[in-house]
Amino acid sequence: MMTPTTTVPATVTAFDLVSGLSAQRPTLRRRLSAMAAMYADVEAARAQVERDDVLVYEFYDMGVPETSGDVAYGTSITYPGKVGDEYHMTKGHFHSVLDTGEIYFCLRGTGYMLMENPEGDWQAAEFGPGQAVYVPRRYAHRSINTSATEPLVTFFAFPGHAGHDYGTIETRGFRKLCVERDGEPVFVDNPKWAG
Ligand SMILES: O=P(O)(O)OC[C@H]1O[C@H](O)[C@H](O)[C@@H](O)[C@@H]1O
Ligand SMILES: [Fe+2]
Repeated sequence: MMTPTTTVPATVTAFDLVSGLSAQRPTLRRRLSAMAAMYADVEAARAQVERDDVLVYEFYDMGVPETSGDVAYGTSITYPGKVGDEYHMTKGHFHSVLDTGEIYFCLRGTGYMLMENPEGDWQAAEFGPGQAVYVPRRYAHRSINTSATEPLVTFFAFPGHAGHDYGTIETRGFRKLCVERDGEPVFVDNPKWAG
């Protein structure tokens, strides 16, 4: 690294391009027990937890100041698997400051970014290696891994002051579920959606 000439040093972190992980920091890890009730087949989720409380995903909080002038970033890795016929996914969240977007860049794997605004308008963008997805402001977002074998590895960036609102999604869920039908991912109505 060049000899520093400023009082605020840059932060340099090495992420592995295959695993999405960094040896320099711990990840935040979400096992199935942390979100069993968010899956459509809660019984299947709870039975899986009893057998093996699998690691569904992990991601980084790089500790960036939560100001509008800073940019939070990191990688998020969603591991392959299903609960019943529903693919592994992140909890999903709105930003506390609703009018903030987020950028995701897919390094590896296949899946979708499911998005939904407070009015219940939804859209899904497909993830593939090299694919960047822009999550517009006001849209809750959830990463979904549709591979049977490969992790879904993404790099994300969002305004430092955005914050995370999990409550709305924990309460009403997303309008659509991503499930496997005849070996293929499809989006179906969520019968529990309280839109
Ligand atoms: O927050 P979740 O919905 O559990 O998803 C996990 C993480 O996914 C993305 O990487 C976001 O940028 C993170 O801020 C978020 O915490
Ligand atoms: Fe976000």
